[in-house]
Amino acid sequence: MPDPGGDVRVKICGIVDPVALATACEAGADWVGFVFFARSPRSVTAAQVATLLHDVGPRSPQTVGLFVRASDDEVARVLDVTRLDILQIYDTPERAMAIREQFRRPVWLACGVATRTDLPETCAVDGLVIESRAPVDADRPGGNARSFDWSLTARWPAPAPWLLAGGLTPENVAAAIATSGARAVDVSSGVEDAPGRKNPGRIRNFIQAARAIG
Ligand SMILES: O=C(O)c1ccccc1N[C@@H]1O[C@H](COP(=O)(O)O)[C@@H](O)[C@H]1O
Repeated sequence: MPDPGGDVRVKICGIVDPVALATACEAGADWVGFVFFARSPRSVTAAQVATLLHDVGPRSPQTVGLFVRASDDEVARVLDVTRLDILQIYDTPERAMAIREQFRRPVWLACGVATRTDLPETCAVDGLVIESRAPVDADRPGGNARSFDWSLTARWPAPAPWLLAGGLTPENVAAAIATSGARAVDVSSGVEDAPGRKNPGRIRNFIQAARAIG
C-alpha cells in the first residue's frame, strides 16, 4: 500500500457525488472510498456507486468500500453490482479475515486508537486504517472528524501497511504526516463543507498538502 520511498498516498473517502469523484481523480488521489453504512451521512448504495464509476477512466484511483459489521450477504449484494478493489472493514480481526477469504479481495481493518496499547501488534489482513477511537455513543465508528495523538504511531513497529485517518484536514495533514510517520492518509470530514457535502477545493488542497511533504 504505502510506498516508503515515494509520495505519501492519499485516500479521499465518503464520495457521494460526481464532482467530488472527478476532483479526487484529477487531483491524483490513490484511492476513493464509498461508505456502505446506512447510518452515515455519506451512505451510498451499490447502484449509486456503479453509476458514479461508470464514466471514470482507466487510470482512476482504486476503489475502497467501507462496511460496518456487515453480513456476507450485504457485502455480496454490493460486489454483485459494483467494482470495488479493496474492502475496509469495521469489525473484529477474525471477521475481517473471514471476509478476505470469502470475497478474495484485499481487506483493510479499521482500528480505533486512543492510547498506544490500541495499536495492533499483528495483522492478518492487507492493511490497517489507524484512526481515532469513536466515542461509545457515536452513531458511527469513523468519519467523526476526530484526531488522536499522532505521536503514538511514530515509533510503532507497524505489522502491515497502514493509513492514518481521523480528523485530518488540508491545514493539519502535513503536521500529521511529520508527527505520525504515516506514508498514507485518509480523509472524509476534513474535505467537506458539511457532513456528506464534499468541497472540491478542499479535496485539491488536501492532496497537494499531503504530497508537498514528500
Ligand atoms: O465517513 C463515515 O461516515 C464513516 C462511517 C462509518 C465508518 C467510517 C466512516 N468514515 C471513515 O472514518 C475515517 C475518518 O474520517 P474523518 O476524516 O475523520 O471524517 C475515514 O476512513 C472515513 O472514511
